[in-house]
Amino acid sequence: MSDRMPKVDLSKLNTSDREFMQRINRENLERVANLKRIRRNNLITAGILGGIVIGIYSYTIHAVKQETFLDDFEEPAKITKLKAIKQLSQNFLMDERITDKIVRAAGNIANHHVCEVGPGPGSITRSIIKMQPHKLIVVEKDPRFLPSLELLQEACKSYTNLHIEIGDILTYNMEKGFEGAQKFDWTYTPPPIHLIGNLPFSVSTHLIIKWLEFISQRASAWSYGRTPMTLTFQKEVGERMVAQINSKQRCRLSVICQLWCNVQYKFTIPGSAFVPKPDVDVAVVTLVPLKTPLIDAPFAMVEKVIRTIFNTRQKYCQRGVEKLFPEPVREELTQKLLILSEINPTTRPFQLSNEDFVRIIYSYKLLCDDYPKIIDYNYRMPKVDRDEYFRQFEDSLGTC
Ligand SMILES: C[S@@+](CC[C@H](N)C(=O)[O-])C[C@H]1O[C@@H](n2cnc3c(N)ncnc32)[C@H](O)[C@@H]1O
Repeated sequence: MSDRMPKVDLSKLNTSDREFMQRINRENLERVANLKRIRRNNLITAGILGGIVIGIYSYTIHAVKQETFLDDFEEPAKITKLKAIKQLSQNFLMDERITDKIVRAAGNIANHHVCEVGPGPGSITRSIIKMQPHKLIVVEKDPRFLPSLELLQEACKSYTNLHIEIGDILTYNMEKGFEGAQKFDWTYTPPPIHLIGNLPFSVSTHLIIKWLEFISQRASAWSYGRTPMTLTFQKEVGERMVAQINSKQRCRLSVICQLWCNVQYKFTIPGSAFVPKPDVDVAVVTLVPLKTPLIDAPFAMVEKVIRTIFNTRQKYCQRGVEKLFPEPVREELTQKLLILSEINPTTRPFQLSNEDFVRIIYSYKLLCDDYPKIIDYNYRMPKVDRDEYFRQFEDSLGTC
């Protein structure tokens, strides 16, 4: 039996049946056309949806590639396996929110030249890189961190030139490192250069004194202008750096920092944020060299006078001033200095303002012009040197 429909002979149908069949036929043709239109629309919708899916997929792959450097650095397991070296004050910050906050304290460093002291495995380095500086020099004494730093160097090479220096920050030549950076006049805004570092406790005070001396000479990183710094110190050291007159923390470091810089205590990082945890909390401090330093005198002289006077912190300042002069002229020159600088001899060192110290130092400088040998006097010099010093001093008095 055939499965085809029997052909209908319309001529054999009566008029009403024929009309009915023709109507059915017409409606069938319309339904087919309708179905074709729906199928075409469905194909277009499927095409658009497919395009969107492929777009999202491609974008995801692109975004993941962009984040490669973050993945590259996900190496905490390796880092914590490295044993921290105590002599290098290795206390690492692992919390990205804290490292980001330190870098934010530095302000806008995009397109700047930046030097980071002691990057270790690179957690602050990573926060710096996110700000896309033009050049980043990292100076690290411990070569074990080279592989992690090289990973960062590779990951950021399209926008930041990361230069790795395995060496000691105390001897690193920053002037050379920043070669090519724009030099700004001292009285202008700070140059696009910044020094950042979670400093090793073992060198932090020594380093800041050395850098203040460079600032006074407008040398090293400060040959480019008033290069700012964002650095960490032991909390108590940070508090001393910003301590004002009459405060418990006021000391030699407070005066010496404030004579050349605007010093700001930004925030405290609890010791518990570091691995391994140190016994102390940590201060984040910013220093911006002053347009007009409070003093214009050789750094060594300034440092010596302030140190000698603060040596007897709780006693009257007269006791400290006396120690600046050798015995034969001690009493006479102490009186002269206090009169010249208009200082009450019973003031205690922590009660002296920065301006008081400036007057004391200028008076001392005047006395050194009259008695050139007193600049070499050190009340703590060993006995052998002392005898020789006094012999020469007596000789020099004859020529004064
Ligand atoms: C307190 S850790 C900070 C590490 C890292 N920046 C962080 O915050 O996790 C100090 C780093 O300075 C390095 N360091 C110590 N003395 C140094 C020196 N004289 N010059 C350069 N780096 C030094 C240490 O090896 C260590 O990596």
